[in-house]
Amino acid sequence: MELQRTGISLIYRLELTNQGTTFAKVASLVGDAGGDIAAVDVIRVTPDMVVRDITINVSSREHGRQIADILDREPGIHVVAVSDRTFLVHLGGKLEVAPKLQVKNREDLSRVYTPHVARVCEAIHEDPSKAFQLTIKRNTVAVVSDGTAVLGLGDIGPYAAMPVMEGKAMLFKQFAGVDAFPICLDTKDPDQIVETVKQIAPAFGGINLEDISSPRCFYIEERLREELDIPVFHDDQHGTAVVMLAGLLNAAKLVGKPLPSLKVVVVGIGAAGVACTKMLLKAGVTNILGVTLEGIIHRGATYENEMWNWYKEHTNPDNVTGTLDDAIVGADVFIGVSGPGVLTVDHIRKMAPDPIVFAMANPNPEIEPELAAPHVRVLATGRSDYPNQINNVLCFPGIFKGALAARAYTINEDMKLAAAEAIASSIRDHELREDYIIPSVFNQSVVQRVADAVAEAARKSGVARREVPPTNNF
Ligand SMILES: NC(=O)C1=CN([C@@H]2O[C@H](COP(=O)(O)OP(=O)(O)OC[C@H]3O[C@@H](n4cnc5c(N)ncnc54)[C@H](O)[C@@H]3O)[C@@H](O)[C@H]2O)C=CC1
Ligand SMILES: CC(=O)C(=O)O
Ligand SMILES: [Mg+2]
Repeated sequence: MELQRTGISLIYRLELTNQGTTFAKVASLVGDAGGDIAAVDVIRVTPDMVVRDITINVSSREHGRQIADILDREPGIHVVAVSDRTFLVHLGGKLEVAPKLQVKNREDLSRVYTPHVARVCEAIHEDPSKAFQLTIKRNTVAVVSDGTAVLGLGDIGPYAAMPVMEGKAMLFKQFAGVDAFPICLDTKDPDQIVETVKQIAPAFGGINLEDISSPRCFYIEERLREELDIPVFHDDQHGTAVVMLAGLLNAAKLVGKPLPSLKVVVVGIGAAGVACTKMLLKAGVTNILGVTLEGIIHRGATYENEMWNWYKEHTNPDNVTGTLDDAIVGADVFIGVSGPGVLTVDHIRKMAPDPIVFAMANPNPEIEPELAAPHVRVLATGRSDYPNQINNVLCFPGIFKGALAARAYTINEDMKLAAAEAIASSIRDHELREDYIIPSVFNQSVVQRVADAVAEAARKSGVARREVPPTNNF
């Protein structure tokens, strides 16, 4: 596979004195230092100085600093400031709450607010299910995290988790029209998290749990699923598993190997790894080996992590022991939901012909894509800057859109399988290629296809509280 990657984009504000310091000089210094100039803007011109903003793509923050030093050392150039375009888009947060109608006069005021709002309140008091018709509950999801497993960054806490949760909320709205609100809780106590989510649930039609570390996440989700009558969905488990299965359905088709014939190695048996494994089992894969920091999960061991005791009973049919070095021999598929640097080229060389590698750790995959690409048949990562992005963003907007439309009280296995099949079948057989096994998140038909399939699966499996006519999106 061939790869192209976008780097970090920095804006350098430069003061260039008008004594022979030309833009050509800047361009040549940047080019010699390996930077790639993407845009140039003139900010101000005075008799003895020009202020310009130069946007430069660099390979790392260190590379960006080196370029700043090189420019600043040059007589006639002064680097006033360097700003990271990514930080600029986060300034002041990424969301706002906007009203759906304007209050233009007293009459409007008395309808949206007191006194007339009281009649609406009473109607809901008489029949609480009317909250779905008469409040934001109908179309609003809480994105709830405690900041304990944020991407692959680990336990960075609720404040640092906010940019990711705001991002998820943006994606809900942009891709599915679902309103979502980021809620980062300042507690790690699973029971407190459960109680808090239950207490805020009246405002929401669904709960998307995000980046809560395992095995706590299993308990929290299970209790909330039992105790709430709205869908509770731990995205890192099920969203990831749905998209992984969609990608694998297509990758397996491409290499001509039926799912039940595959040997699959899953590394990182946390939230995502457990859910991916359960989804693979459901899809008919039987030869699955799970690898943790302690090695391959096998029946000879007893684990403190109760989920791993479940895992050992349902995977590893030949009871293989050892490490990834042992597990990977003859594997058809590698699924990484662990961290960077786990997989090497030597590992890939030990895999069966036409290796499929899904290195899904974020922000840095289990192997550098440039290293893996020459040695694999199909490569996917969780990132937006390479082909084949296997990321739960392809799932959670559509799955909640469908569940909310059907007013489903849960998201069950049938709905998840329907979502995976809807994503996979967005790519027709003649379109399948090594670098196109999964549709782009910008493919506008995918979300609606997923939503329709999920609503229909909810209806068929008896968890819908409302009929949804399917949309024709072909
Ligand atoms: N592409 C996607 O859509 C998604 C990717 N992920 C990524 O997957 C990774 C795990 O996420 P979660 O399951 O939510 O976290 P988690 O904290 O629930 O589980 C991670 C597990 O991986 C294990 N691990 C870490 N390094 C390992 C190694 N070298 N070998 C074996 N096991 C190792 C940890 O001990 C832990 O059990 C993160 O990097 C996350 O960004 C998670 C969800 C979605
Ligand atoms: C994509 C995502 O949810 C994660 O990496 O945690
Ligand atoms: Mg996540």
